[in-house]
Amino acid sequence: MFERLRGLVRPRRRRGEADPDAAALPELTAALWSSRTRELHETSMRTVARRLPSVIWRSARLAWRANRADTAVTIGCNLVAGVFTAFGLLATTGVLTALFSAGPTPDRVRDALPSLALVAGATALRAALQAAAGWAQARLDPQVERLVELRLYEATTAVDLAALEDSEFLDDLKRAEGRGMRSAPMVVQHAVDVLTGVVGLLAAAGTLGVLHPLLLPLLLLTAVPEGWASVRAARMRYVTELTLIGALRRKWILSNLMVERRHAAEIRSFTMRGFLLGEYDKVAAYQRGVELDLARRQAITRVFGDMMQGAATGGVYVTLGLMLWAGTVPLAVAGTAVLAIRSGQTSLVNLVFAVNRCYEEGLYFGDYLDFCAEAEGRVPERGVRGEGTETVVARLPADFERITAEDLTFTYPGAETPSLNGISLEVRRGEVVALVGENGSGKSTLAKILAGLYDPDGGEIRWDEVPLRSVPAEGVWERIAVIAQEYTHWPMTARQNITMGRAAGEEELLAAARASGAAEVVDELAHGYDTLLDRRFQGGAELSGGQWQRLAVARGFFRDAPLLICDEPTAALDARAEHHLFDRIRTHADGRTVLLITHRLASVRHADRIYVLEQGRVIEEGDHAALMARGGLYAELYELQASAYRAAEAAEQVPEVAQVPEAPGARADQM
Ligand SMILES: Nc1ncnc2c1ncn2[C@@H]1O[C@H](COP(=O)(O)OP(=O)(O)OP(=O)(O)O)[C@@H](O)[C@H]1O
Repeated sequence: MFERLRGLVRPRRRRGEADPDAAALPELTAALWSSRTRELHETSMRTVARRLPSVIWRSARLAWRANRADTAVTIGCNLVAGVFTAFGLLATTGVLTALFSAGPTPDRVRDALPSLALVAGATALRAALQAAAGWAQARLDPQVERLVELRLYEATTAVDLAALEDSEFLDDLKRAEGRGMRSAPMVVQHAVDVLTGVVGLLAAAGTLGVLHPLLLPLLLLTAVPEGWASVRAARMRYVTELTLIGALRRKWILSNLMVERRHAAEIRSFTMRGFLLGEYDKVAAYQRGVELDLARRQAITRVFGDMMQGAATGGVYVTLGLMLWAGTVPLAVAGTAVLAIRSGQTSLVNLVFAVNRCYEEGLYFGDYLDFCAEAEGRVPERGVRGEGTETVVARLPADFERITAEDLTFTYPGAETPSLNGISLEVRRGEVVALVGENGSGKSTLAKILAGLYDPDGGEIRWDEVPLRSVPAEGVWERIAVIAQEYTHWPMTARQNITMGRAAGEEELLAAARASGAAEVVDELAHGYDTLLDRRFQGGAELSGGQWQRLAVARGFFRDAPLLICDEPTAALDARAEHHLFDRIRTHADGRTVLLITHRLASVRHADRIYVLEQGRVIEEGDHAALMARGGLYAELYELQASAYRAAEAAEQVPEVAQVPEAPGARADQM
């Protein structure tokens, strides 16, 4: 494995060249969200400089939207602090001039006092301004975070479901939610650091320019080696990150396996502990080796940078000495120049570092912004074109007479074959209509389209005369209750699991719980409806699969919607609960119109109409008697289920059958 990983992490593969390990170990190939690391590694400093202004502009706009006052204080204080830095440096010349002049020492000190007071005042004011800027900047962080989180989640909870089936969209989401979102406060922070660095540098450069124009190049000379070393060390880190992508991914997968509750039982029963720990350790050892190597190379680079900087500083002092000797600058000016050069040096190194980081974070932040724009573009806009260019939005009728679907077609994004192939059906008010068919025939897909969760590619759904696509999505969902085949175990209280955040009276809650059988489950819980249903929290309870399903059914009953869609609502229920639920559905779930999907064909016998689906088409339609008489797929499936019971009973009752012969078909009728 160690050898494999070594082979896998080959950062210098040429563009377009296939990853030799991709086929063998797809889960270890570079994740899309880490592609920026490669980009960063390949970006030149010129490109960074060219793109930086737009990164800074975008971060400034973000900060401004997060909080105008804090942004203004951060920028304003930093700018004014720079002025005071320059002022303090220039005032230092006054101090040194006084101290280096001829005369008795007490007189020289007295003469230096006014300038000294100016230096002290400038330093104190600069410190106060920097503290205020730091405070405002720290305040900005959480506000920026909140803004970007909200924007992303507002978009992801509103996009059409098809977007969440799209693998490219999901990859973009992963990039935006992880690194992209984290980068937002950082890009603001580094943009401010860039500003601070520029201001500090300008202050030092301005001072040197005032003192003597020749001093300016000296500042650059001393700062270049350290800037070079820090950029080089940062690039080394990028390459290492790139090298470690596969290993980190593997480590992440293994650590998840070892800490998550749902894997715990299997790890124990298959005694996998040693194996998993061993695998983890191999990857961790590899990672440690790569990182230690990085630390060594970075240290060498820094030492080299420091040596060059030492030499450059020596050169500066020699130059200053020569200038003094030649009488080009007085001693006081040379002293101030040393201070200005040191201050400028620090600012320049900070600036180079901040530029690097700001650009890096800016790339990730760009991912976030691009994703949000894409997601916002995928929020479904419902409505039909009016006379002009305006969009007319309709409402579903409160008391519909019938819902019709005509010639519906639908293909999941990225799928090769359509899941619905021209389906038409009708549901009249108060009916129980059943969809049956073998696995993959399109029942759930059809139910989701009728529920307004996906838009069909072709065809139309109407509630009376109102086309569903002309009604805003929320308006559709309000009128439909769905008991889904796959439902969420919400880590909330039993009450919230039923009400789903809707305010309603206790009576409605209890009625829904009684109808679904959830009441019996809740009665057993320590705090009744206020019991938290998540064992990860203190006092939390866990339910069985069937108990969770009863809550999911209660959720559907609780919603006061005229159309109830039940997709396999009894898969996990025991026989009694199942019987009780179908009884309820048979009596039209308290007057509602019901669309029922189930494989228990005995339960659809009483449906007003049954549609039989095969490969996304309706192949049979009618009530139970008509479909049985037709002798098609429905009759075949029904007979298969009924005969399984008959055969089992016959096998068990052979001696009794001999004594009391049973009427043929009697058992099937009882189902
Ligand atoms: N999210 C999806 N992305 C791509 N294809 C899908 C998706 N969901 C379902 N399909 C495909 O659509 C077809 C119909 O699936 P659907 O879930 O509607 O069948 P079903 O009749 O409800 O099956 P079952 O009885 O097993 O629940 C299947 O071929 C399935 O592979």
